[in-house]
Amino acid sequence: MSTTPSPLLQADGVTMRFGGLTAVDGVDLTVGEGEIVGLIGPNGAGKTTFFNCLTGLYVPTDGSVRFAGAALPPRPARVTRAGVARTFQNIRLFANMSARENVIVGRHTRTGAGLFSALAHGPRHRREERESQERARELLDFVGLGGQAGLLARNLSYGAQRRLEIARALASEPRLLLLDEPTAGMNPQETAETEELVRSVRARGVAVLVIEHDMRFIMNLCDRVAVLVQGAKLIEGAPAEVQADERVVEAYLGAPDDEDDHPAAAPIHLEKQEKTV
Ligand SMILES: Nc1ncnc2c1ncn2[C@@H]1O[C@H](COP(=O)(O)OP(=O)(O)OP(=O)(O)O)[C@@H](O)[C@H]1O
Repeated sequence: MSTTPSPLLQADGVTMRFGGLTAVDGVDLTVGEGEIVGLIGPNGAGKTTFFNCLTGLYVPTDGSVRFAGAALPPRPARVTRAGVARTFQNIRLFANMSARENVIVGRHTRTGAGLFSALAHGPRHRREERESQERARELLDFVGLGGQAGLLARNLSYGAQRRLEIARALASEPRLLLLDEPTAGMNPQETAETEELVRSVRARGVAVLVIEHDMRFIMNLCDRVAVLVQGAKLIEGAPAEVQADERVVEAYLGAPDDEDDHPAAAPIHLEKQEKTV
């Protein structure tokens, strides 16, 4: 009897309520080994809240999250140790630490040395530190920041800071990387570079779940796309199938009743307004 391998990530009926507001409503989603899956939806659809449920920042009101066949404990540090890393919508780097130090801090969940020790270079962890230095060098090269390892994070360009966040997330040696709007605020050149970088991440054997409003990025990159609307999953499928689905267009532009506001001839922009980061 053949058995289908279980997906790397399996979210079943994940629900998150804040008082009377259901921000995430019974969402099922899987990500398989080596997949790149996109999560899209209008502003306020519940995408980041869903990420927070996956990564232990929120304990879902209902539903379950399994990773590599085991229940994922709703504690951020344990989620990271289990093999799930993430970046955030707004850059969260240590601005006054070098690029190299930021990556080394990202590795502390793997070495077990702890944040304080990673910062203080405690004597008990010299060997691990040497390995961390080597690993940081490799990861900074990987994201194209090998020549800027010694620069303070705050002195890096915006695009470089975004790449550094990915290097830092990879430092925990995840099997799944969650990216929350990795191209927000980027110019087209930086967006294209990020697309290539995400492909390279997958080539390292790391699966990716990515929230993004830039539809070109999503359509070029993803194997599968899920659409959230008002907390619930509206549709999931291949990028072209999702992009062509009328319900998706309606979700972004409003129902046909609103046609006066959105004439049929108007171009469809699924990208949201840029944020100041
Ligand atoms: N901690 C919270 N307490 C109360 N309401 C919240 C909280 N976090 C999110 N929400 C609400 O949940 C809903 C979903 O928000 P969320 O940020 O997850 O959407 P999103 O799809 O990521 O939006 P965007 O694309 O604008 O980032 C929103 O109505 C938001 O106001």
